[in-house]
Amino acid sequence: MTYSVFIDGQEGTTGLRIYEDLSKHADINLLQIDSDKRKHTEERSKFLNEADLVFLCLPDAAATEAVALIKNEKTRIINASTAFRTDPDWVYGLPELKQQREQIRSAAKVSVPGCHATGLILAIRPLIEAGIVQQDYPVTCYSITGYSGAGKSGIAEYENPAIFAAKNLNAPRHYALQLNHKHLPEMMMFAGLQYAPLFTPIKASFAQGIAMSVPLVNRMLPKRASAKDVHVALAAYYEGERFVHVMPYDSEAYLDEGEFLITACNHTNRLEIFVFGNDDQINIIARYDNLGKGASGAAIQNMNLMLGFEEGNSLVG
Ligand SMILES: NC(=O)C1=CN([C@@H]2O[C@H](COP(=O)(O)OP(=O)(O)OC[C@H]3O[C@@H](n4cnc5c(N)ncnc54)[C@H](OP(=O)(O)O)[C@@H]3O)[C@@H](O)[C@H]2O)C=CC1
Ligand SMILES: CC(=O)N[C@@H](CCC(=O)OP(=O)(O)O)C(=O)O
Repeated sequence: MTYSVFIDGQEGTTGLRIYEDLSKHADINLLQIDSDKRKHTEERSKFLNEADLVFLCLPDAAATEAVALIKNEKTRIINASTAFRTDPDWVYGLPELKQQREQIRSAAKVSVPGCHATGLILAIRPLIEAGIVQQDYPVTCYSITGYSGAGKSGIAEYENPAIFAAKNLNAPRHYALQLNHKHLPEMMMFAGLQYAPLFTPIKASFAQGIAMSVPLVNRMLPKRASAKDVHVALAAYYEGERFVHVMPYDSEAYLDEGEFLITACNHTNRLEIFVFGNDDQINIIARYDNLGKGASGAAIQNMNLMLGFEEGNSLVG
């Protein structure tokens, strides 16, 4: 069976990667909008309603508009933007969470998780389900991310030598310091947390790759679980998963001369979870590609589930 697929926002950062992957797919007929008409509402509407499945790789406002333009029951939607991620009419596209995969298979509307939210939720949700972390635990986390997460305009700044020099973009930069990052609502909802995590991302001068660190303190946990207990619980939760891998406990072997290489999962849909620790402290780190499992790879994984294809994709690396 061949499916017609339209990517609204095909010339953007996430859209382009989805396009590259799907153009090799024998069972996908990619519908092509003329580049100069890609923002024409009427033209987009035609493609949005013709397709069996659409990817919305757009800013929130344009994604909301696209959803409103779809007037038929046939077109299924995968939305990469932040809009609708916590909307109860939409399915959250993180198949590795229990029960989520089945919901995605039959969903009409799926939201692709935010890149930072993906790492935090995958690190914490299994621990809450296992009673290792309490729902009101004061979670703090930070991620170090490549600049491509900021989309075309952000990339253009980092890749323009004059702007790069003028803005000192060689130095990493904290952002969302008002503690209001747009992923907090989905982090709370899908990790199962009562309070928003204290989250400050850091953007650095490499293109892609992300590492989300989530520290926990053993004496603050209800059962005083150790780092090893945390590792066992995470490994059990993700056993058999194709893309989420819990790496051996406290393994020096995965470090690069004792240091952590954020970009090691780039150009794949792979997400690796590490647990480091001592008697009192636990550090969970999720490492992945913000454009892979953090965006385009995750979007294609969801499409594969929705259309009944094999779950993997060429971003598997
Ligand atoms: N980059 C990332 O790591 C991630 C991004 N996302 C989310 O995915 C969405 C897309 O992000 P990203 O690809 O980075 O963004 P980009 O800015 O790189 O791309 C957005 C694309 O949408 C196009 N566009 C803007 N407005 C309209 C409109 N009204 N009609 C049609 N096309 C329009 C832009 O056109 P033009 O080419 O003219 O600029 C551009 O090609 C965003 O909501 C983002 O938050 C999600 C996860 C990760
Ligand atoms: C470096 C950078 O700016 N990253 C973006 C996240 C990209 C992403 O995944 O967010 P959405 O899917 O919600 O757009 C940010 O932190 O806002």
